Amino acid sequence: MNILEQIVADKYKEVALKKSMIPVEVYSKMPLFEVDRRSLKAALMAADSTGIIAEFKRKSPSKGIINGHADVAQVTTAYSQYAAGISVLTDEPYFGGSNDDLMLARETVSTPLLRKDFIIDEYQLYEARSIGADVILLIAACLSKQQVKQLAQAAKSLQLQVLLEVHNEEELEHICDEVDMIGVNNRNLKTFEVNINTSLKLINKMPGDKPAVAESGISDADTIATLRHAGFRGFLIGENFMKHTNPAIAFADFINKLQAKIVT
Ligand SMILES: O=C(O)c1ccccc1NCC(=O)[C@H](O)[C@H](O)COP(=O)(O)O
Repeated sequence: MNILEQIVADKYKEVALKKSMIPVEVYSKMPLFEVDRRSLKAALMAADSTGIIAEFKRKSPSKGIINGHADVAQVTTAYSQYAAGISVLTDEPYFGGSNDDLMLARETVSTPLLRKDFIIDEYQLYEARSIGADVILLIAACLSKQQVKQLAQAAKSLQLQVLLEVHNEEELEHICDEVDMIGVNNRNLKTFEVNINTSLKLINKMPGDKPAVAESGISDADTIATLRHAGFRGFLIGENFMKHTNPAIAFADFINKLQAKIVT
């Protein structure tokens, strides 16, 4: 079993347990369920967008603990000044995240929020809306084409935007009308190797009407310039900021370098 298969097998168990404890109707009564949703797609398409989706990520299977002390409110406040969107890991066992992290981010910032988790059941979409997410992630590698269609339709009925993540050309077959954005994950989930060429190789095979997001392993402004030139509108960055004691400062430094690159 590779790590993604292991995470997903555990996620099925986690969701089954939650379903037995919290009826889905409970979620629609939570205050954040009613809050208006923000559009990440529009934020990525804005002419002056940095395109950065900055991620709050405490640990990961590939790196272990990345930042054990970061404060969600402080970090997301800093991210919100320049990021098109903020991604918050809510998976606890493998990424040290929680629904509370996302709820706190929602109470702190008005930037579009991506719930970063392993979605395998409609139940998680109600949960996502109730904690204040604007966007959910569907990972083609762990869902059938039919599951992507059903989950994306259900997400749209809850006014949640859908980011579909792919790793290769075959997974592009999972794209359906309900998908808003397409992410290419540069991380090979079997070897954990990250290679930006994964994004560069796929961009010309992707539909032009859905913003493309390059994910993982991005750590400098030159890479963003290369990806932007190739056609990417979004850049999902986690570890590069979170590995610093103060991710807010690392993010601000990165933005300064990015802006200097745009001016020169
Ligand atoms: O990050 C991992 O180790 C990982 C392992 C297994 C499944 C998913 C994983 N990461 C999820 C992500 O997509 C990244 O958190 C995201 O793209 C940001 O990546 P990075 O900038 O390299 O932290």
